[in-house]
Amino acid sequence: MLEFRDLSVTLGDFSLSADLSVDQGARVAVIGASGSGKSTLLSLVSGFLPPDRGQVLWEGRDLRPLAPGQRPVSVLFQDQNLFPHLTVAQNIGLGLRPDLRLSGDQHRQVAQALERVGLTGMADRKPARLSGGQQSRVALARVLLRARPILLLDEAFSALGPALKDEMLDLLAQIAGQTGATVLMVTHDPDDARRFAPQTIVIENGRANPPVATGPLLDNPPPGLRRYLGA
Ligand SMILES: Nc1ncnc2c1ncn2[C@@H]1O[C@H](COP(=O)(O)OP(=O)(O)OP(=O)(O)O)[C@@H](O)[C@H]1O
Repeated sequence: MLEFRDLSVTLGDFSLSADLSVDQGARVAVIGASGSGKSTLLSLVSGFLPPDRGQVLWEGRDLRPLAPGQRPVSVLFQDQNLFPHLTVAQNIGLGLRPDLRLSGDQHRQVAQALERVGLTGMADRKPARLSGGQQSRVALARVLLRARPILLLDEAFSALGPALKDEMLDLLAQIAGQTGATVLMVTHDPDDARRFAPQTIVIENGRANPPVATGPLLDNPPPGLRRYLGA
């Protein structure tokens, strides 16, 4: 279980608080207006932002003493964090070893991950020679190999067209199912939440609310969320 226990952080004149938990293996959308604190919530988990008060716990363990790289967390951003000077295979291999000194077995794992995301034959390309969707697949293959138990997505697929985005969300759901990852996905698109996330955290008025079932929430949104969705 991922727990935000009596957590609060203040950034200038903005404050965010959270007191909630997310079940292990859950897929949860994080929605709220622009500037409501969605990225801030993820940063508290990834460790890029320390809380002023409270704790973030994973399986009962306080994550605060752990630096971002030591946390059981992978993060996907919109730019997919691909290194332009490295090949597709090397970008994926970073998920196994940051110094890329891979064993024979690890090279095979990279090849399997490439196959898994439908990029067989593209191992030696540089990211610039891939489409946006293919770049997303590389990022997902790396996540698959990292196999960290918590996966955070910050509008990772928002630059993709609707059909491609749906394809990526479905692939992500398969990969998360395979690794058993607990996923928090920031999105501005309620359709993404419906497609991918059985539960949703709404951030409003400086507070991240406990996850609720996505379908009923979006079918009958509370007034603040209704305004934001333009429904
Ligand atoms: N380092 C900082 N110092 C001061 N204020 C900050 C800092 N970082 C973020 N903020 C403020 O915190 C608030 C929440 O920002 P955050 O990026 O979490 O929002 P968001 O919901 O992810 O927004 P968006 O949907 O536009 O990406 C914003 O009002 C932002 O201006």
